[in-house]
Amino acid sequence: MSHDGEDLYGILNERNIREVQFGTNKIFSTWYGSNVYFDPDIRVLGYLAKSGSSGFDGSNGSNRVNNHEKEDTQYWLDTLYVCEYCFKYADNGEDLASHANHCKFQRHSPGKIKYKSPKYTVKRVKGSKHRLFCQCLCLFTKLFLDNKSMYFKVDHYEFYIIYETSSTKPLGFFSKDTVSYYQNNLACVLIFPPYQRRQLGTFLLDFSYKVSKSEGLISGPEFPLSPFGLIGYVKYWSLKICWEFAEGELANLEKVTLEDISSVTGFRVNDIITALKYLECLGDSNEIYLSILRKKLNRNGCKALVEDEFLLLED
Ligand SMILES: CC(=O)SCCNC(=O)CCNC(=O)[C@H](O)C(C)(C)COP(=O)(O)OP(=O)(O)OC[C@H]1O[C@@H](n2cnc3c(N)ncnc32)[C@H](O)[C@@H]1OP(=O)(O)O
Repeated sequence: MSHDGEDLYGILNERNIREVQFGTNKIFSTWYGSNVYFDPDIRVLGYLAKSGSSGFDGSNGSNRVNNHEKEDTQYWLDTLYVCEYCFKYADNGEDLASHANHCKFQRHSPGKIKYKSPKYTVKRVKGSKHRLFCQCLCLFTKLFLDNKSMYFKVDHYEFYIIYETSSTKPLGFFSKDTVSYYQNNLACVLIFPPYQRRQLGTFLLDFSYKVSKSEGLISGPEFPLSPFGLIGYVKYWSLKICWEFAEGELANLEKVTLEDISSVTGFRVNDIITALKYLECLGDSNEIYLSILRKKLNRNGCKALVEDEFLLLED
């Protein structure tokens, strides 16, 4: 790929930021490299800040790794400091601390409430309305996802951000391309590392289908999926299909086709086939093993799902 291409997509083969300090007390490793945070020639943070957009003013480069002195490291920066409310960033803790004192999103998170239960709130943020917030969120996402790269052209994307109700700290999000040719209901999903493995990803996948079903669409994610994305989806599709067969609209039917499952769940037929194969409930000629399927429901898993009474999907 050309140098220009690398600049645009941020793709690097190696991690170039060692760790992230997210807010005041959450420190974790990056998963992938990205050069979009940097001026590509001198590898100094603030490439975007120069174009008037994202970093805090006055980043002083204090913890930049000097590769001339440290030939043995691939890191361009030791620690990236990221605001856990607005995703602006700096290369030193003092700038993050002074920003945190007046970050407007700490007091009031952006967007419109689309779900509010006693436990979780989901807000929809339009890229066209909160461009800087969404661009910074996309930059941050690139550190944990290597197969999707979209940073600056956020205007036709919506971002659904999950919070604990009564908190303004985002826990994760999914994005949605509003002009998707294939009418995908999700472009990219990320649960921030400190909050992973709490079923929040499963919750957001379910939420993405609630949105597309409310629009009358059979839909699904944009491919390719990451390895965690794939296992998350296969488990989620399986859970929902099993629920429909055990307790939902398909519970008492004697003959069910893949299209029936699709119209009840809002899932694409190919995704249903993937799930039924994972569940070992699909024969060679697409025969569905109904009685086995009806016994496979993991009731505990259902606790991760969206509760319809708290949806606020009307615009
Ligand atoms: C279209 C796309 O965007 S594809 C890209 C998907 N996003 C990414 O890869 C970004 C980085 N990854 C993440 O943000 C998260 O891992 C997500 C969003 C994929 C999943 O979010 P989480 O809230 O952690 O997932 P959740 O707790 O709902 O777990 C769902 C299942 O995924 C699997 N899983 C999730 N994380 C892991 C892990 N670290 N190791 C092994 N299995 C995992 C498990 O099977 C899990 O079910 P279980 O807990 O019952 O065993």
